[in-house]
Amino acid sequence: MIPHIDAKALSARAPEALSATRHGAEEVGFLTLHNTALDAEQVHAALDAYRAFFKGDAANKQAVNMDVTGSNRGWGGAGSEQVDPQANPDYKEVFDCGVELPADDPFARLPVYAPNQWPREPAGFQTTIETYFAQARAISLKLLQGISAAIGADPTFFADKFTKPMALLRGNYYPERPAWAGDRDFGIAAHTDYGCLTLLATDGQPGLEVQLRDGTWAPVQADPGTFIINFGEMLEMWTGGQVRATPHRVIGGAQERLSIPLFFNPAFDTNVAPPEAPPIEAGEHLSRRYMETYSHLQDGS
Ligand SMILES: O=C(O)CCC(=O)C(=O)O
Ligand SMILES: [Fe+2]
Repeated sequence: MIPHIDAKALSARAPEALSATRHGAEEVGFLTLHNTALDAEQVHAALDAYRAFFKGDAANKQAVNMDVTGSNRGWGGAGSEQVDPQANPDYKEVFDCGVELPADDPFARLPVYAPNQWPREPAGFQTTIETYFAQARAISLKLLQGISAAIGADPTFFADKFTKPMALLRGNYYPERPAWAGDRDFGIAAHTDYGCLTLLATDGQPGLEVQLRDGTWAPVQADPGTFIINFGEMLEMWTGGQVRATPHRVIGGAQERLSIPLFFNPAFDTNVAPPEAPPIEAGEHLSRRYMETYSHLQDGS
């Protein structure tokens, strides 16, 4: 049901990989991907670093709390994000980092390129996460080019749109579902991602559910080394609806769970409007969605 893609076969434009990718992008809005440049060991290293941070000292997390900044870099505690206005704020914790630009870049002061906040502990956290982030961005760009080829678009189209990507790497920590949690409480409530493509690694624990076209929810699970791919609102707009942004959620259960999404988004000034439509700036869309969902960026909060 959710197509499983061999990344190297897609890069080689193998016909089966192209048709499975097309089905995943146009019909399901989800894929799984293996045989990438990031192996299981590298994913485990990133998971271990995030786990040590989330389960470590509270003051170490508090020192990089994003809620005293005007951006989304650093730690967000439980309740720091509400992705579905019909649900309560999510009970997950997050750690976000992004792409920084040189100080003299005209976009450098925009909040979507804000400086990262790195914690003091665990040792080596910044290096481990930055290494993973760089590789995950390279995989995502290659994949996006493969998707263009799969859906019959120009595979070179994306190349120059991602030189200053508003990419965001997140560690999600879902503790055991709290005893007080009710119908409106989720690890992460139902949402579509805001950007182009999400490259998601998980610790292998189930929990993610994808909404199928008939409205039912289907579980998706992937062990470290296999990635779950989904598409966001920008790519749906950009392709005039050809690629689907599919809702997904995590209710959570008795086991704690970690996941690492890379939200891969183009440069701030990229026009992501559908063909023939008035321009929509990628950065405007992303900033609006951040302001709608991060508690500390909401008006009046
Ligand atoms: O943890 C997961 O499996 C999904 C996380 C997610 O959807 C998100 O962070 O946008
Ligand atoms: Fe998501």
